[in-house]
Amino acid sequence: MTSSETAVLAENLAKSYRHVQAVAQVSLRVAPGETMGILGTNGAGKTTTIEMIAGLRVPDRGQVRVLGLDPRRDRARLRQVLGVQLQDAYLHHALRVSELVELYRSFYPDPRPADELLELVDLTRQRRTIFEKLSGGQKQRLSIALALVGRPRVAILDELTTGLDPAARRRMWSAIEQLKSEAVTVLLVSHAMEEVERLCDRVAVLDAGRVVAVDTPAGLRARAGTDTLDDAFVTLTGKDLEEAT
Ligand SMILES: Nc1ncnc2c1ncn2[C@@H]1O[C@H](COP(=O)(O)OP(=O)(O)OP(=O)(O)O)[C@@H](O)[C@H]1O
Repeated sequence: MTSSETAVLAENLAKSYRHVQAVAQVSLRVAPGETMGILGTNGAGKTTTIEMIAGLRVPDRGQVRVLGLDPRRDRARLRQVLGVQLQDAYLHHALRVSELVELYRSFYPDPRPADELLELVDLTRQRRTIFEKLSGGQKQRLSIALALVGRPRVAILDELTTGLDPAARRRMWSAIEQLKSEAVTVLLVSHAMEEVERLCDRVAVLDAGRVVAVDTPAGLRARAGTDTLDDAFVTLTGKDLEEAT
């Protein structure tokens, strides 16, 4: 893959919090239009990795490029092309759903229509609800809608469907399938193997702050000599996914 064929490039990333080495050595290359899954046990460094890619955390070492942009130096340009599913803590808890959507729409020249976004994540009926009164799953769906407001070329989604009911999960999967059909590059942190099998072109398996394998779901199964991705994960990391979730 040459650099012009790379949508997301992370090279030799490392990050420590005081005495904890969250990310020891992570390198990734994601092609334009590719959906790359990031799998790993709890504490493997997934969130820290994507936060560095999104420019929300400064790496101790290594470099990141998203569509050729440096997340810190080119922050303003990156914001126009990158959509990040933010944690609750980053959102304004006292605003109504529709107000949050309008606020985020105001950041972009050609935002998706509010109705379309709310329909996409099935929050049309909650448009007048204040953020902090939403259920956990509704908050999560709203954070996904906000990541997609600006028609990003690259979307970073952290635990897309964790805690969602089966209908909401399927809805999110179709939303990602729609992004794939629009050639959006997606980085998807997940603990759900069915989701990874269905949506991801390739998967990076992280363990203890390092990438232990990057391959297609089928490639990981073949490499580990297992029938399921669950078993491949256990073989590659030596850890049970039950421990990981
Ligand atoms: N702000 C922080 N301050 C101190 N330590 C942190 C902080 N954020 C993460 N860590 C630690 O860094 C390590 C990696 O955390 P990270 O959240 O990146 O992992 P993860 O793979 O996303 O985990 P999970 O699946 O539990 O979300 C963990 O040991 C975690 O406790």
